[in-house]
Amino acid sequence: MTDPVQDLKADLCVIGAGSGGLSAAAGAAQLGLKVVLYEKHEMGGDCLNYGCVPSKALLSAAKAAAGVREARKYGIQTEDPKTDWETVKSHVAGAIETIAPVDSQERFEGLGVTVIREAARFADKKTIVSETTRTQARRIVIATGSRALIPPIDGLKDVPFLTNETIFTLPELPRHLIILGGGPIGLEMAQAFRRLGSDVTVIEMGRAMPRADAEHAAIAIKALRDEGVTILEQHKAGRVSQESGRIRVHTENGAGTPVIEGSHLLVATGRRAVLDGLDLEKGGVEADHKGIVVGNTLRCRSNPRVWALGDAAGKEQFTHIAGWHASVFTRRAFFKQGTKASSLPVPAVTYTSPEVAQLGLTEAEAIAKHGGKVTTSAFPFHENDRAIAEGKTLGECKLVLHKGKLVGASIVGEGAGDILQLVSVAMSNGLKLTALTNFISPYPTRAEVVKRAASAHFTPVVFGTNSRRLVGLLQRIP
Ligand SMILES: Cc1cc2nc3c(=O)[nH]c(=O)nc-3n(C[C@H](O)[C@H](O)[C@H](O)COP(=O)(O)OP(=O)(O)OC[C@H]3O[C@@H](n4cnc5c(N)ncnc54)[C@H](O)[C@@H]3O)c2cc1C
Ligand SMILES: NC(=O)c1ccc[n+]([C@@H]2O[C@H](COP(=O)([O-])OP(=O)(O)OC[C@H]3O[C@@H](n4cnc5c(N)ncnc54)[C@H](O)[C@@H]3O)[C@@H](O)[C@H]2O)c1
Repeated sequence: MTDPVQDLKADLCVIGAGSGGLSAAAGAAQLGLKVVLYEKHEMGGDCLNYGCVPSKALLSAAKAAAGVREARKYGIQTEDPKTDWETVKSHVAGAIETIAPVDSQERFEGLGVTVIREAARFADKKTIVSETTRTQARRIVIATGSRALIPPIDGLKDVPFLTNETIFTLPELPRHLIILGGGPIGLEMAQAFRRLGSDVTVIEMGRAMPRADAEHAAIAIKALRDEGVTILEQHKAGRVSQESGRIRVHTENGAGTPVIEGSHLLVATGRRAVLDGLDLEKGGVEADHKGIVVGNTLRCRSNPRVWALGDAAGKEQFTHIAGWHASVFTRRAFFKQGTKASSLPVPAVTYTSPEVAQLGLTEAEAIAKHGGKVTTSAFPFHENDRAIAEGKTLGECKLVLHKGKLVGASIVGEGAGDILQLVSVAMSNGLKLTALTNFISPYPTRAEVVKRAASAHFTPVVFGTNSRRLVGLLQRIP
């Protein structure tokens, strides 16, 4: 009998073809290194198939419906929008299909990567095996992502709950969607389904949008409530049951035990790193409840051959962070640079309307870290001419400063995520606050709020007593 296992040797073996794994594999292959990439499910991972892309596609359909409802405010007469769920799903599937070639097996094979569509696991500290292969690698990247964390709520396992893996292909539009969790997944889906015509109730045991600036989160949550989303904060889901096809969530809110009844239930209570079946102990790789234990270098101390990227690395869980991790890995492993995962401030955007965008520290985090020397400089959208012209004036840009140095920014409002990039460039490159004032901002743009917020910090000095005195003196010069 011949051995069916194919023996491979690689400079880099990557487990997981999601945002992190694909970026690491593409980088190494383009540097002329031999790369073997394992993927047990869909190329593109969560972001393409069950995460960012379908959620943003669904939100865009929902925004179209909201636009129709809003049209009357501009003098455009319309009927109430009606949702054709099958067409909405086709739009979502179409977005995935359009992007899929970029993440495809064919593209990566074209780059010279050996792609194995099987589950991978450690055989020893330098060997990864799958059903038909055995790869000995100089370096191993674990980029296996995360999946929905299902909390141990009594009765939950006995009801047909949804997660991000099933919500985008639902056979029918829910009549009443109950959502457990008021984080980005819960709130993006809440607004999307509400705008498409479902009743929606969000059950959140703490504060909704807990990681956002508190004032900005409150603005967004009010906007969602105004659109008809019921958001129950400080409500902990304690038990779930199903009666006559209806799902009931029994909650505790300190004062009582309200029961919420709906047709569908989405669980969006956080994520857990996917590490099962990897045989980490054979690879000498340490993991905890957050993911693979790696510091800021992303390199495993217990087996320095191994690195962890993206959601599996137990840090922030975003596609742009998975991509950044791949960049940190490439710089450290192949160019011997000292870049760390924490070298740049992390942006986070929740794509509700209004968007809620955060970079670096929130005001509260900055005060907790730096104490009294923290100041903020803000500018509201209702004083921005473009926002006024468009009739969309909700929101604010707030810059967070420590001794006059930028340490964070929070923006809530239409286009907040795009506007935030301006601050991101400044902060990431260590620019002074004056860099955000010393450029010509095209008029009228929403991003002008950044320049105005930065300028507001200097207003008391620029137009203060000393300046006036100086200008008075300078007037004597002919
Ligand atoms: C609904 C939703 C919306 C989101 N929206 C955004 C957003 O707007 N912006 C944003 O930045 N982030 C968003 N995220 C987060 C983003 O999707 C993740 O942070 C990102 O996908 C992480 O990339 P990754 O490479 O770490 O993991 P993944 O993309 O999950 O890829 C991991 C891959 O590893 C494979 N794998 C696992 N184990 C094995 C094994 N043993 N062998 C072989 N293959 C294996 C998996 O099948 C998977 O394909 C969203 C997430 C969700 C759920
Ligand atoms: N726009 C984006 O960038 C985007 C969108 C979606 C997801 N993501 C990523 O995916 C991650 C996961 O998102 P998420 O929203 O699932 O998780 P999350 O951890 O951000 O939020 C989960 C929420 O569920 C609440 N919760 C937990 N158990 C509960 C219970 N029993 N009853 C009531 N509430 C409960 C928590 O208090 C928390 O606020 C995000 O942190 C983010 O990194 C990003």
